[in-house]
Amino acid sequence: MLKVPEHQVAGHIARDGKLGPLVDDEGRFYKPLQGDARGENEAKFYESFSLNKEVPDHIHRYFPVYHGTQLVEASNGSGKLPHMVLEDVVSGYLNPSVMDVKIGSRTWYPDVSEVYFKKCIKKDRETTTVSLGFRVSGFKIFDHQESSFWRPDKRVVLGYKVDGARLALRKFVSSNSLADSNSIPNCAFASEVYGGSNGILAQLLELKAWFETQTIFHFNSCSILMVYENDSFLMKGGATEQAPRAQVKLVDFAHVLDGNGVIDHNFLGGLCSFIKFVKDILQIVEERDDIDTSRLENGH
Ligand SMILES: O=P(O)(O)O[C@@H]1[C@@H](OP(=O)(O)O)[C@H](OP(=O)(O)O)[C@H](O)[C@H](OP(=O)(O)O)[C@H]1OP(=O)(O)O
Ligand SMILES: Nc1ncnc2c1ncn2[C@@H]1O[C@H](COP(=O)(O)OP(=O)(O)O)[C@@H](O)[C@H]1O
Repeated sequence: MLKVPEHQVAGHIARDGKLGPLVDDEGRFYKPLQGDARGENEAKFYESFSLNKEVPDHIHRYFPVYHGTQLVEASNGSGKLPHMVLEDVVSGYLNPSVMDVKIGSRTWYPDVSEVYFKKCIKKDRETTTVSLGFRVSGFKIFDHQESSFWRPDKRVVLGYKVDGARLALRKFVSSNSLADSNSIPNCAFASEVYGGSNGILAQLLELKAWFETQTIFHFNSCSILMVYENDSFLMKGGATEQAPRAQVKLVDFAHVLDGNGVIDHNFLGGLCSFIKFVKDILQIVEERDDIDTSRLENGH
């Protein structure tokens, strides 16, 4: 039985009779092929990417596994439609905190229609796409105190300026201050989620190293999805070791083009900018922890 994904944070959502993705109980995510060229383009990308031997295995793991296309009953009641069958990136988590960050300082690309170009450039200027080279598209955080998810409104998220994006990245790894806009995020999970040899930063750096040389694809309007489970960081002992780790996946390939031997400087530049934001948070947390440790050592 297919159902509407519980943890989707951006994009087209299957509600109010609209077409959107569905999930099953076996860890698969069914993304409908949009009626125009986008759906076909994305399915073509997955086909060619999954068979591409030039892409190293350690990079393949940053993309959802592709299981082909399948005709399934669409979410909008219009009968059976082709869907891409993908790995459901969040299926291994109980209460995942999820963030979608669209990478690049532009979402349009050469040869798009005037209408599409205008729509993209308007959104790019209104959000942090132009100023930062990325924009937060949506996120949700599991709130321990309330035992429920906190999720900002889409319009609020798309209205973030530089400080808003920075704050969102801090909130994403905090155990306090979710609904309260006045309190300062404590970044309680920053070291575990963003830091460490398997953390988000290490994964982003691995991706960056590939983007510094790859000229096969241009990832226009593509997103980085970050997922982690904060329950596990609060539970000490054995449970932590088995907990699913923080992970980065790339999603949304509706606008991927051939790289034609040219570096994807739009994606690479945005990724570098995003990495700097994550690094800055880790640095602040490290400095704070150092001060706390020296205070303890000095008996304060
Ligand atoms: O419909 P909208 O205005 O919500 O725009 C969608 C975007 O949502 P946004 O408002 O930027 O968060 C949406 O962005 P996110 O996935 O939410 O980051 C996509 O850009 C989507 O286009 P496509 O499926 O990638 O071709 C966009 O869909 P189209 O309008 O291009 O169909
Ligand atoms: N493979 C996946 N597994 C789990 N969630 C996914 C997957 N792909 C996309 N999502 C969720 O759906 C949202 C929108 O995906 P996206 O591919 O950008 O759709 P759209 O083309 O409608 O913008 C993402 O922000 C994420 O929350």
